[in-house]
Amino acid sequence: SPSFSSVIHVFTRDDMCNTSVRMRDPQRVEETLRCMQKAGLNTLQVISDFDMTLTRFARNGKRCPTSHNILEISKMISSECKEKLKDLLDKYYPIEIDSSKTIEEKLPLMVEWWTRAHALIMQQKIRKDQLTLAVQESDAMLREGYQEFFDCLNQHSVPLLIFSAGLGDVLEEVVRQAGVFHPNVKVISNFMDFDETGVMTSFKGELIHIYNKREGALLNTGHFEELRSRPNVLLLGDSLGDLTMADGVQEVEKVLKIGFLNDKVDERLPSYLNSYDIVLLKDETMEVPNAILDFLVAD
Ligand SMILES: Nc1ccn([C@@H]2O[C@H](COP(=O)(O)O)[C@@H](O)[C@H]2O)c(=O)n1
Repeated sequence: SPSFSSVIHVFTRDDMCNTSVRMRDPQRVEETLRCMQKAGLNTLQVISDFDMTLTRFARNGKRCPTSHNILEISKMISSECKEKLKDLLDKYYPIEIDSSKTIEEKLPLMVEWWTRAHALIMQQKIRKDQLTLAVQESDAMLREGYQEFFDCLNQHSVPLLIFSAGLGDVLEEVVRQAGVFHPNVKVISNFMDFDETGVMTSFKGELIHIYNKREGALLNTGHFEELRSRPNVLLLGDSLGDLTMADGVQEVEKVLKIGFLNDKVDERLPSYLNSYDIVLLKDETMEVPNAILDFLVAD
C-alpha cells in the first residue's frame, strides 16, 4: 500500500512534462492527509467543481468546452444566438481570470454574464432529448485518470458532490456518457426546466454563478446534513470561487483544497497558493487526486 513518500513522489517528480505541483505548506498537507487517513474513508466526502476541474482545460493546444460551451456551439442554438453568446464569452472570460481585479469587482460582472447567457439560452427552445447528441458531438473530455477517480470513490462508497456553476443537465450527460455516473455522485448546478413536450422553458431555482457557491451550499443543507458523519473533505476546484464549496459541511474537521490552475498561471499563482493547499499547474490529469485517494484508501 502506498506510503506518504510515494504520494509526495507523485507531487514532486518532474519526469512528466504536464505535471507541476506547488504547495504553500507541504508539512500541513502531510499532516492533513495523515489525519484523514487515520480517520478512515467513512469520514470522507469529496466536493468537486466540474468545468476545467473534472474536465480538461485544453488538448493539443486547443481549449476544451465548458458545459455552457457544449450547448452554445451545438446545433440546437441558432447562428445569431451563437454569435451573441460568443461575444459574451469574449467579453467576460478575460474578466473572470483577471488577477488585477478583486472578487468584489468581478462579482456583478459575472452575474451579468450568467444572466445574459441564460436569457439567450432560454429563448432557444432547447429540447431535452437533443442534449445527448450535443454532448456526443462535442469535444468535452474528462481529465485523464477520471475513471480511476470516480470508480475508487464509488468502490469505497465515498460521496462525490459535483458543485458546478455550469449547466447541470449537460454535465450530467458528460458524466453519464463517460460511464461514471455512479450512485455515490450528486450534482448541484443550474438545471433546466422543461415543459410537458420536452422543450426548455426556464432554469430551476436560484442561479449558481462562479462566486455564489457558498450561498448554493447553504441552500442545500439537506445534502450536507445527510453527510454529517463525514467531516473530512477533499475539495477540487479551478477558481477562487470554488473555495467556498465546502461551506455547508456540518461539523467540518479537515479540508484539503486542491486547485487546478489552468490559465494565466504566473499572474494567478500567488493568490492560488494563498488559498489552495495544493496547486496543480497546467496539469490535465487526475494523477494527484488519484495518488491522494490511493494513500487514503490504504488505512
Ligand atoms: N455563459 C457561460 C458562463 C460561464 N462559463 C464558464 O463556466 C465555468 C463555470 O462552471 P464551474 O463548473 O467551473 O463552476 C466558468 O469558469 C466559466 O468560464 C461559460 O463557459 N459560459
